[in-house]
Amino acid sequence: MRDYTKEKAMAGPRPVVLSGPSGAGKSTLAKKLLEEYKGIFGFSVSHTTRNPRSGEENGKDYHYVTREVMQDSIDKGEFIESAVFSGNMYGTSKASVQAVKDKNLICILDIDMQGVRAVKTTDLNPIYVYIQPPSLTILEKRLRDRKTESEESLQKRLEAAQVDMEICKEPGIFDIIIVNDDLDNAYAKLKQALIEEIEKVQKINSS
Ligand SMILES: Nc1ncnc2c1ncn2[C@@H]1O[C@H](COP(=O)(O)OP(=O)(O)OP(=O)(O)O)[C@@H](O)[C@H]1O
Ligand SMILES: Nc1nc2c(ncn2[C@@H]2O[C@H](COP(=O)(O)O)[C@@H](O)[C@H]2O)c(=O)[nH]1
Repeated sequence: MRDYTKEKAMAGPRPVVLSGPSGAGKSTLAKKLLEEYKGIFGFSVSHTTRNPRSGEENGKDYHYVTREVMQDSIDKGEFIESAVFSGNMYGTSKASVQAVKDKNLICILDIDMQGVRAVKTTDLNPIYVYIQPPSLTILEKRLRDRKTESEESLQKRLEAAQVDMEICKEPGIFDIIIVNDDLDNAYAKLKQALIEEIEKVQKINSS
């Protein structure tokens, strides 16, 4: 007879998908988890064809690649999912997720809604978290203040945000929706949502 409890334990902790509009605060929250819980969480470093922003590091924030390299890797089946967002390609490689899983860490994926839909067709079985901005007006202000986007990119991101904020209402897509108004509150809610997986890894690490 199959021992499902043992199989579940051997499968390691469940990954976490953070999705939500560009500027909602996904990377800010992911960085807080990675900082507070060293040796518990690991980041799935995505590939992208967009240019690095000031302060971003190749291999840490993203693997920055050309369209040709990215398309070739996708064609070879090296990606779990990929999408075009705001005119650039983004994708989660199998190797990026495996690298985190090999260390028995909770794998954080920061991906857009297309990625969420694609991951749902895989056996990754993550916890799906939607990070919601308090309003589109506040989202726009945060994106403008971040000073990373051209006006064209900003408008594309705001358009995508409007669509996302409708889709996230569909029942069953996300396990939890967290409104990122006050950052400390949002972070506390995120930790609460992930406490079971966090404790699982803490227990393994201390045994
Ligand atoms: N609760 C908050 N209150 C005020 N500012 C915030 C809050 N959370 C995040 N920010 C700021 O909003 C901006 C956008 O946040 P962040 O870059 O984390 O968003 P993101 O969802 O990761 O965006 P993208 O999808 O484009 O990578 C950043 O400048 C960040 O410092
Ligand atoms: N489907 C995927 N979406 C991804 C991936 N990595 C990041 N993203 C999403 O792209 C937008 C824009 O990111 P930015 O860094 O250019 O601001 C954001 O919504 C991310 O969540 C990925 O591998 N797959």
